Amino acid sequence: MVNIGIVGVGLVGSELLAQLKATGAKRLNVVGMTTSKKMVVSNTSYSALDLTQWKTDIQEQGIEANLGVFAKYLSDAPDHGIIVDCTASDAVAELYPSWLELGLSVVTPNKKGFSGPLSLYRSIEGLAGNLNGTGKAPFAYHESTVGAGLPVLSTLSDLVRTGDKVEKIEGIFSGTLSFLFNNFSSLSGEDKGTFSENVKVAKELGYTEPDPRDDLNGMDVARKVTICGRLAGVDLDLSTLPVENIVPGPLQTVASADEFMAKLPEFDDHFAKLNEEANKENQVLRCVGLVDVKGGQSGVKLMKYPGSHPFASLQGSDNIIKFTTEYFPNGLIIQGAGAGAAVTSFGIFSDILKIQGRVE
Ligand SMILES: NC(=O)C1=CN([C@@H]2O[C@H](COP(=O)(O)OP(=O)(O)OC[C@H]3O[C@@H](n4cnc5c(N)ncnc54)[C@H](OP(=O)(O)O)[C@@H]3O)[C@@H](O)[C@H]2O)C=CC1
Ligand SMILES: N[C@@H](CC=O)C(=O)O
Ligand code: NA
Repeated sequence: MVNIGIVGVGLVGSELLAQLKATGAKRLNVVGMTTSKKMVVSNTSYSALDLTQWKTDIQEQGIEANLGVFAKYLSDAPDHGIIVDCTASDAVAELYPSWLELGLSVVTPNKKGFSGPLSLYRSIEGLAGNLNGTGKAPFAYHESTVGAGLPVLSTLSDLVRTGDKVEKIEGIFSGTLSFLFNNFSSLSGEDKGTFSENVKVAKELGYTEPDPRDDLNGMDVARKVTICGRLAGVDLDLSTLPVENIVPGPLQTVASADEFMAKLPEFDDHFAKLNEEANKENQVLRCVGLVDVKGGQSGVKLMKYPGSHPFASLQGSDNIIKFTTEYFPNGLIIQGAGAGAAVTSFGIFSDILKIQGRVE
């Protein structure tokens, strides 16, 4: 038996609850869930919470949220506990070491703990059995932080652990930017809407970060590049990584996400012009991330590609990530939907099942 506590029941957290309920996953009990304000935990027997009416239960029976109490409740159980962080919060990510010290595993799509301060990453790495090589619980799995549920980090980790030498990891790491540029910048001549209209749709489809500025300013891709780099043995740091911010200057300083979305249409002409310039050269625009293990040129950049390039023919919110290694000199490519609640939760659910397989 494994107990699960979910921190953050927004888009991804609620989809995870729906997937757990729909599959009737055996011997996985959700025994707690919390928002930033209210939490519910089960009884002292750690019975599974009712997943049909959890929203009402949080609203009507929820007590004041307290992540210390929440973690202690899970760690006092006789069975292994996993905290699933489905927030985008730095403050929550900073708590992972304390949870791991309590013996709790962590599963998360939140990029902050693995791409933030190197000291935090090192501390998580030192405590988690899957990252420090001991193979012993507790674990910290974060597959959905890169390429959502696509098996990017598990593949990279396998390459590294089997002694392959990773030279380069490059690709389109953002579902939002993939969707935007696949629609907005193609050579087909088909009108699929303005830049700002596509950002709005990406947000409605659940591809963007809670604050879509984090996608457009390149930081979401930068975080994924940092996570992959660190796993491949390069100590990348967000503060020094070169990141191209495609947001026009006047929009970079607006106060809120709502104001940003409201003002974005004023800059449609700017993006249309960039696209026209690329199209004149028979090229399309794509935002690309690179981990350059050997050459030290890691970063995030808006690039132009001819129609024949694999990056130019992506569909929807697909990501494409290519590993160039000693074993795979011509590249090992992972491609598929890289954003959205369903595929992100799939990655989280798979990580939970991996831990269950190791502790039972
Ligand atoms: N959407 C996607 O395609 C992908 C998303 N991700 C990641 O998944 C994570 C979740 O994204 P998403 O579901 O879209 O975000 P949402 O904003 O929909 O949900 C996050 C939830 O976290 C809650 N929350 C914030 N702070 C705390 C806190 N301190 N304690 C408890 N709950 C808190 C918020 O609720 P409230 O403020 O009401 O408490 C909110 O409902 C993010 O880290 C994102 O980067 C990763 C891969 C793909
Ligand atoms: N906002 C992100 C979601 C997944 O990490 C993206 O668009 O890729
Ligand atoms: Na992934």
